[in-house]
Amino acid sequence: MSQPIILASGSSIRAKLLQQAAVPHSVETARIDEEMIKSALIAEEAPPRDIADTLAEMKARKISDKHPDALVIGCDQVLDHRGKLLSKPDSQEDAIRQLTQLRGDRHMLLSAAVICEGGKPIWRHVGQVRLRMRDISDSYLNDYVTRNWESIRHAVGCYKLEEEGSRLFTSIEGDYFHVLGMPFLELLNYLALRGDLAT
Ligand SMILES: Nc1nc2c(ncn2[C@@H]2O[C@H](COP(=O)(O)OP(=O)(O)OP(=O)(O)O)[C@@H](O)[C@H]2O)c(=O)[nH]1
Repeated sequence: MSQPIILASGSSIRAKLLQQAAVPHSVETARIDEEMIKSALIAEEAPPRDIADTLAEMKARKISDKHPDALVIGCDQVLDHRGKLLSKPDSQEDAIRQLTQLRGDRHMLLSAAVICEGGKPIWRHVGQVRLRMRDISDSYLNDYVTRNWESIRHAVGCYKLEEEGSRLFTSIEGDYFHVLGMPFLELLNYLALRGDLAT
């Protein structure tokens, strides 16, 4: 019997990816003060990938301390737009403001995952994907946010690529799963190598 797997994330798409890949797991959201930690790391001029990695590890550790025998997966995703980190939108106005900044330009998503066992990290990966957003019109941008607000409010870039968000982009350089929010194939490869997943 392989070890139990716990996803320490409240992200519905991360749970859905595991569930659709028939990876048995439970979910236990790690409550940490992400904005406070992110602000402290930004003040120390930590690079975006280190911020995502650190937050992912903190979430995994918190749950792993409670369930030392399980494999606990912590994740975090950071949006880097010309060195400025964007967070999930607070309001529709915030989403419009963010998308106005991103349109007609490139940005990067950094998707980190860390696995902890016995409260210690045993695996980590940060995926990086570069996206180029179309120079969408004000009217489409406003309509897009109004139509999709209940969905995109939970996404760091104010878009969901697997939904209408695909219309926002002219190109994506990198792994689709890294956009959705986790280095999923890298994670599956690790679990398979350990013998935790049949292949
Ligand atoms: N479905 C979907 N979600 C996206 C997309 N882009 C970003 N996200 C989500 O944006 C969220 C980024 O915020 P995080 O802080 O990493 O994760 P969270 O949703 O707050 O959940 P925790 O792991 O509990 O912190 C994640 O849930 C990502 O899955 C996308 O294209 N599609």
